[in-house]
Amino acid sequence: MTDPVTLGGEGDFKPSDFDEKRAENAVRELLIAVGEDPDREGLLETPARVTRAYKELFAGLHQRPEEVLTTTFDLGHDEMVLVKDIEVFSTCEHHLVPFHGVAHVGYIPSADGKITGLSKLARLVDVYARRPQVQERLTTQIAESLMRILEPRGVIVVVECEHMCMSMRGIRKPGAKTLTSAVRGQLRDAATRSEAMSLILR
Ligand SMILES: Nc1nc2c(ncn2[C@@H]2O[C@H](COP(=O)(O)OP(=O)(O)OP(=O)(O)O)[C@@H](O)[C@H]2O)c(=O)[nH]1
Ligand SMILES: [Zn+2]
Repeated sequence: MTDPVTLGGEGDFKPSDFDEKRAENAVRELLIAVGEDPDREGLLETPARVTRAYKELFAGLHQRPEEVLTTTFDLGHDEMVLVKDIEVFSTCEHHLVPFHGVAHVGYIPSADGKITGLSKLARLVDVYARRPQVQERLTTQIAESLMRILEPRGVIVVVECEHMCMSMRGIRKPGAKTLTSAVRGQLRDAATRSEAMSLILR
């Protein structure tokens, strides 16, 4: 069986629709399981609300990166483009609670000047963040899909997040940050990589 979750490739999205009825039933069951009464007034609309919220939080499962990462050509700029501090809200696939922080995404355009709009880099982050995730895969998928679609000379993606599953439960260490990076192509060269890291971390 192939792993349905590939790394930035064309197959890593789900063409199927979000099953609203099933989600509502599951939330109702969960409320009963934790000892609540889903028929009390305050909870009557909760299964439908949670379903709408999950539909939004997991919308990226049904999106392809190329839907948002449109490309154009500009021969005028052939050095690094870096968008810093892109806010990330994602959901930990182990506990289904949020992780939150920022992503920094940079690339060196291809020799023929294939570039994308700056906002498209942030949209790409959302496509992969709005799925059940682990931070390492989120980081890799952003980098790999950029490499595939923009064909740049290099890519750097750094993600810094706090995981609510480590803050509000379990080990309970609020404030701990996890940093992950994915570096491809010319950005792997020591000098270029350190220039990018100094821009990201300053
Ligand atoms: N590598 C990685 N681990 C994650 C991420 N999000 C959560 N985790 C970890 O996933 C692990 C799941 O561990 P388990 O032992 O299966 O689950 P658990 O008993 O709930 O673990 P605790 O969180 O330690 O209570 C935990 O160590 C989490 O901190 C992530 O994005 N990447
Ligand atoms: Zn977790």
